[in-house]
Amino acid sequence: MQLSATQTTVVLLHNLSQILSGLIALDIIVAAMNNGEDVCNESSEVYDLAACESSVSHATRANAGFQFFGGIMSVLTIPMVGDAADRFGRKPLFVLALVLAEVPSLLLLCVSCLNLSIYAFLAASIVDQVVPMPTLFSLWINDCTAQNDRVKIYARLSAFQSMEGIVVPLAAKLLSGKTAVLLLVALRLATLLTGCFLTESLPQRSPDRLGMSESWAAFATHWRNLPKVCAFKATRSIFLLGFVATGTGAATQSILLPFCKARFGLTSSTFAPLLTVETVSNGFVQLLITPRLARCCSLRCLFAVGLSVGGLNLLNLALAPSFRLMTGLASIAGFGSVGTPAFQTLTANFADQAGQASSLQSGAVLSALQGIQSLFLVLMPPVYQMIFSVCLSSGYAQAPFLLAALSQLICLMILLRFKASHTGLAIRSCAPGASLALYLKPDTPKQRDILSVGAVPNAMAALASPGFRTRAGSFPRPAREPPSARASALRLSSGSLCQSSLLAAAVGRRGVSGRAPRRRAIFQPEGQEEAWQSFIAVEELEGKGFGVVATRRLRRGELVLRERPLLGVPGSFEAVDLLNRTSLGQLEEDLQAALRQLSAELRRSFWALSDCHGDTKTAAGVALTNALHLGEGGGILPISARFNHSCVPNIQGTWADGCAEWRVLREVEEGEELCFSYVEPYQPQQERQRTLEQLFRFRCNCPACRAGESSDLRRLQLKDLLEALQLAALAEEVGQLARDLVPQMLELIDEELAGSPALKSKALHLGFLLALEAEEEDLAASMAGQAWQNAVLAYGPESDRAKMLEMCAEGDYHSADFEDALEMQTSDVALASPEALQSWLDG
Ligand SMILES: C[S@@+](CC[C@H](N)C(=O)[O-])C[C@H]1O[C@@H](n2cnc3c(N)ncnc32)[C@H](O)[C@@H]1O
Repeated sequence: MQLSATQTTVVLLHNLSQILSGLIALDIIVAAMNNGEDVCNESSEVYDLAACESSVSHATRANAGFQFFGGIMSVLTIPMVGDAADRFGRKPLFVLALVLAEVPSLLLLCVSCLNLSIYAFLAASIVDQVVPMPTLFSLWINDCTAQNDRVKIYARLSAFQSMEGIVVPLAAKLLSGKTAVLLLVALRLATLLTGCFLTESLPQRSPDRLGMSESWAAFATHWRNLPKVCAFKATRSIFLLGFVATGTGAATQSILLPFCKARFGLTSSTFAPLLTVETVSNGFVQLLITPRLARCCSLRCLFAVGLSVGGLNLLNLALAPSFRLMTGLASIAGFGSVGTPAFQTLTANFADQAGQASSLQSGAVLSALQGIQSLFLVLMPPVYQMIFSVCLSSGYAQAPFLLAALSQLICLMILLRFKASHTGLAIRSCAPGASLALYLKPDTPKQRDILSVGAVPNAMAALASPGFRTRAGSFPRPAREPPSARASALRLSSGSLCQSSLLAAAVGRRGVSGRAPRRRAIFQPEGQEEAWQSFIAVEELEGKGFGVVATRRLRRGELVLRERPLLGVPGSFEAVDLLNRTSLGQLEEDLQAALRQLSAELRRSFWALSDCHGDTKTAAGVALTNALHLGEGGGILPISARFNHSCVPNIQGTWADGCAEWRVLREVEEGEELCFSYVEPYQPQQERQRTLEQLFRFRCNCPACRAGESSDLRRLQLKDLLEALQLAALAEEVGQLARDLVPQMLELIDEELAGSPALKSKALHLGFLLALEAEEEDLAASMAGQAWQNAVLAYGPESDRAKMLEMCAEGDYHSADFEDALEMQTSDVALASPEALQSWLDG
């Protein structure tokens, strides 16, 4: 979707009036302070440099004071504005903002015509900030555009606004005083009228619209999102940089005219050429350069270009000996603006994704961020105006520009340091959904999908919640959409086994290209005869069909079965997102073709397996009931397929050298059944039962399912702790969080999941990554050591996972393969999502 013509017109008209207001207000105020005379105008008889400097300094100081209050107000109101816009729609808020923007213009008219005090105008400018227009624009753009288009759209808008920067100074040159103010009032009115024709952009309104009194109470609590958003490292690093950079830009622009007025004796009309050059350059860059750069560069790169050129331009403004040279060199200024759409996109995408993945709506998230941004955008100009006013009186008028250039340089250096060390790697690996790398390069489909897994804001809330560390306290659990098939697929492990119907992966691939079916998708692996088993037997069990039992007492970590698949399905799980396009009939056809290639004996083993999906056995039904997820594909393994499910599993499968290997997770008595978990363990009973019912047509009756609420509570705590750990890389005190949270998880795993070393190893692995992020090497080594011991039990000493963790425990995490290994190992065991499978089943 794109912005409509009315939306674009409103943005442009509003901007037109903003530029005009910025240009004429100072002249009107200085004149009002000197009985209507423009004492700064060199060609006028009343020219008086001392009076000019003193009134410019006075006006900027008074303006700074009012802006300061306005800034504080907007920080408080912006989150409520975002929330209100989520509840009542964007349009009512937009129209209100346009009405409020009319107030200061009318008062400026009164200052110029009726000699009203300039303080009335300055006070009225605060009203403008109560419902800030930039917040509403961003919401509008978020609603109407796709993430990948945003850099282009922001750039285009900025380019159009630049064109206005040419027209307005021209108008200011032709018109002055009262006529210019009248034009301003007319422009504001035109904006308001056009605004009334806007179409609502909010995709759907909240169904639970509250009554006014309740909703105001709810709004009042929404500014609490600010500290939540601030609690994260991403906000404090990348967003902070952006806020400082944009705030500095706004601040220097706000003192540019007074600076030129005091230094070169310019009026708004003689100052206009500088503005024109800057805006033409901005328009050219935003229209022609930014979209092209955005195609080949990351947002970080755009941001870095913006900071570098922005810094150089500030040096030009500070040091150019003449106004003419300053104007000439300002033609490079446009390149400084490529960072702006990049940062706007970054913020918008963050809000979008966080909004999708939590109970917070994107408006609330965006406005929380904009609340912080407004702190910089509105408070930095007054601060710079104060500095300028002091420096002007002491003869160092350039100082604020030099200070601004220095701050841009520091921001650039910090930005370039991101992603440098293994720190970035640790963030990316343990909290992919929230990683900085992701925000900085949000354009690759994989990263977008990882983010949509959605643990992010939930854990943010958990981290920010005061009861976070209390074991017994349960965290508020916002209702979330179940993860998409693709998102689930991305979480599938390349090193573990789980019950699944991922034969679909191969079939799904066919859908990608739309070409003829690929018959080779299902293959018979080499050496399929290999199977090794010890002290286990397949037996018929009451109410479960066949199952596998121990024929003697088994120790923790003991290997009981190694088996090759009878049929394998190669391919990447990324194809699973195409499940919707596949049909059960096609799968049946593919499987039948593959079965014809097998020996009669192997075919018999296949048909001996159960089919829980219908009275008549079909190849697809057998595959759906028994196929296991193996690395990047699926497979049918005749003995492994006999393992039944338990929510408190006592075996764990892993994939090694083309074989499934099964190890015992705790002491098992002779005759005890061996089961693994078909579902994600950290879900409450109801969700587990629903999945099992949908996919495997049975109800589980294991001890955890019988335990009821107490078990659910522990599993939800485990889930919250896991999400919080995945996000902890973005919080402060990363090491402390690892120290606090990992032992809590281990204790809960002992209580609830019979101390599963597989789950413990994963929790400790995350703890290791966080310790690494915190640069606490001893803690990292200890976590990696424990993770390794548990991985040896669950996956075997020769498994990739165990070997890699052993290396980490020895401090060897700088080796070349580390990044790959880490990414592979942190992905989790999971099923293809029930929704995806169901839609497949439904054909
Ligand atoms: C992969 S097979 C397991 C072996 C199967 N029992 C057999 O006879 O071949 C999956 C099927 O086993 C049954 N099953 C697995 N775990 C079960 C459990 N805990 N209780 C009851 N039935 C179970 C369900 O019918 C399920 O569809």
